[in-house]
Amino acid sequence: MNNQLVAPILPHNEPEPVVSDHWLDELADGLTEHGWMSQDVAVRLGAELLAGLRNEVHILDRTEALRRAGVGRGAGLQRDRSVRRDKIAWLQGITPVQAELFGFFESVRLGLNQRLFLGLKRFEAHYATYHEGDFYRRHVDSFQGRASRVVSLVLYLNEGWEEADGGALQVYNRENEDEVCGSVLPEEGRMALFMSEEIPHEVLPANRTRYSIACWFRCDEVPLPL
Ligand SMILES: O=C(O)CCC(=O)C(=O)O
Ligand SMILES: [Fe+2]
Repeated sequence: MNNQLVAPILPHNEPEPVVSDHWLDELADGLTEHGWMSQDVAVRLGAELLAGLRNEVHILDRTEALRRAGVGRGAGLQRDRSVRRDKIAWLQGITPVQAELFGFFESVRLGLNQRLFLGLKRFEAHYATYHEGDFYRRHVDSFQGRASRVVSLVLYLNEGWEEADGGALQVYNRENEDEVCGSVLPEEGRMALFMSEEIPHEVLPANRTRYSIACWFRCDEVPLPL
């Protein structure tokens, strides 16, 4: 056998691992320096997984399995349509695509803990749909001092999203919440990552149905109110 033909194939044709140390370093640096970042992770996650997730949320949407989202939890839960209008369904991690995605979330959790010592104990994730005209006004994902939700990750599932489709995630300056410091279009395979307590953000009204998965890394062992 000719070794020269075999050897070069290995490093170059290997698919990039879904989660590499280098990539986790990038996430940790982004969170440390700016408190937030966005990234395209379509290649990392793979077209098949994204298509599978998109298919699930489309089915949930069609069958009306999604419920109107609220603000707060437990006795404090409010379904105030002037604040948010999305509909959600929690992921259980049971279907093959959800199990694969949970593997990815778990790698991110461990990677961030190793680098930032955040003490992230677990994560929770839901599908969300924003129909035409739906929005989520400026908010933070966790109240200061409660430290239940520590890091937020949103993964988008919309092919061919354009500026005119609206629905951008608008990110505000953590020091001055009236200053916009970034805007993320919810294109398929794009991910936004931010510190839950620190970064005010908003979903602008969508002009077509907008699908996503929102995941929160939490530092409590058991679900407590936000
Ligand atoms: O979908 C997004 O871009 C953000 C959603 C959000 O802010 C939330 O669910 O708390
Ligand atoms: Fe949020």
